[in-house]
Amino acid sequence: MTVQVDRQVAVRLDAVSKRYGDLLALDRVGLSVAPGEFVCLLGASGCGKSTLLSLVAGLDEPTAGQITTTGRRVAMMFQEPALFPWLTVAANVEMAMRELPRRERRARAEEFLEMVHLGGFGRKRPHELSGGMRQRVALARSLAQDADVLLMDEPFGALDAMTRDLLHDELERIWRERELSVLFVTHNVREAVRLGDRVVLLSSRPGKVVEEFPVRLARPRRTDSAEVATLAARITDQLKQEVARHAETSGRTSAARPAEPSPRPSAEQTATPPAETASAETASAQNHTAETVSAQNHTEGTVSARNHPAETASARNGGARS
Ligand SMILES: Nc1ncnc2c1ncn2[C@@H]1O[C@H](COP(=O)(O)OP(=O)(O)OP(=O)(O)O)[C@@H](O)[C@H]1O
Repeated sequence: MTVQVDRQVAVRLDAVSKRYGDLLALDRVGLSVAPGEFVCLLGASGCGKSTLLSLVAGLDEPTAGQITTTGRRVAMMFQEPALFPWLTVAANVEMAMRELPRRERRARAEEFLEMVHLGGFGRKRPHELSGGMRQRVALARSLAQDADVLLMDEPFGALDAMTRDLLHDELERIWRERELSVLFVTHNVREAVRLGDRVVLLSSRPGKVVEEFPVRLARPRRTDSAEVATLAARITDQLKQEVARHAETSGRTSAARPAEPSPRPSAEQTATPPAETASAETASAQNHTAETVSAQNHTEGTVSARNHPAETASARNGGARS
C-alpha cells in the first residue's frame, strides 16, 4: 500500500477495479472529486455505485488500481440512518466523538443538531422522530466525525419528495458552510442535477465511467425547475442508452454461456427507467444497504475513518490504497 498526500483532490480513483469471484463489478474506474466539490454518481442498479463508495470508505479493498483520499476524515451515510435505538439522539451523535471529554462532546453534539435544525431534540429517541429527522441525525453524526469528505449512498432514497427537498437545501447549506467534498450516489437523476457540480454516469456491469455532465446551473436550484428538468432529461437519455446497450451485450453473453443466477433484479430485467429516474430498475432500494454493507458497519451508522481500520491511513492523513 502506497501512502501519499495530495491536497489537490479530495478523492481520486485511478484505474480502480473490483472483482467478486467471477463478477467484475468495477472495471478500471477513473474518477476524482476536487476539494469542496459535490459529485453525484448515477447508474443502473447493480453497476457498482455502492461498491465504489465502500472502496473509497476503506470498507473493502480494490482488486486493482489506486484510491487516494486527502480528507482528514471520510464519513459515510447510508440510506438507512442506522441509529442506536436505545440511545438518545444526542448520544447517537456523541458516539462519533468518543475521543473528546464528555462535556465537550455534549456541547458539540448540540451544535451539530442545531446545524441540521434539530436543536431541542437531543433527548428524544430515534423512534420518536420522523424518517427525515432520523436522516438529519445521521447527517449530524457524519459531521460530528469532523469529516471533510462525505460519502453518501442514496441517503434520501427512502424519504418523501417534500422531505427530500428540505434535506437537499440543508445539505447544500452545510456542504457550503463546511466546505465539504461530497460523493453522492443516487438513482434519481433530478436529485443528481439538483445537487451536483458534476454528474458522473457509470455503465452497467462492469461499472465504468461512461460520461460526466458538468452542472452549470446557478444555486440554489429547484428540483422541479425547467433547467434541472432539461439536463436531467439529457442524462436520462444517456442512461437509457447505457441500460439498452448493456441489455444487448449481456443478451449476447448469455446466448454464448448459460445464465448465472442473479442475486438481485438487474436493470435489464426490469422496466426501462421512466424519465428522470433510474430507480425503476431498483426493486433493491430497500435491500441495498443490507446487501452491500455489513450489519456491523451499518450499526456504526455513519462509518467513520476512525471506526474502520482500513480507512485510517487514508482518511486521517490523506493517503492512497492500491
Ligand atoms: N460483497 C459482495 N460479494 C459479491 N458480489 C457483490 C458484493 N457486493 C456487491 N456485489 C455485486 O457487485 C455488483 C455491484 O453491486 P453494487 O451494490 O455496488 O451496485 P449498485 O450500483 O450500488 O446497485 P444498486 O443501485 O442496486 O444499489 C452487483 O452485481 C452485486 O451483486
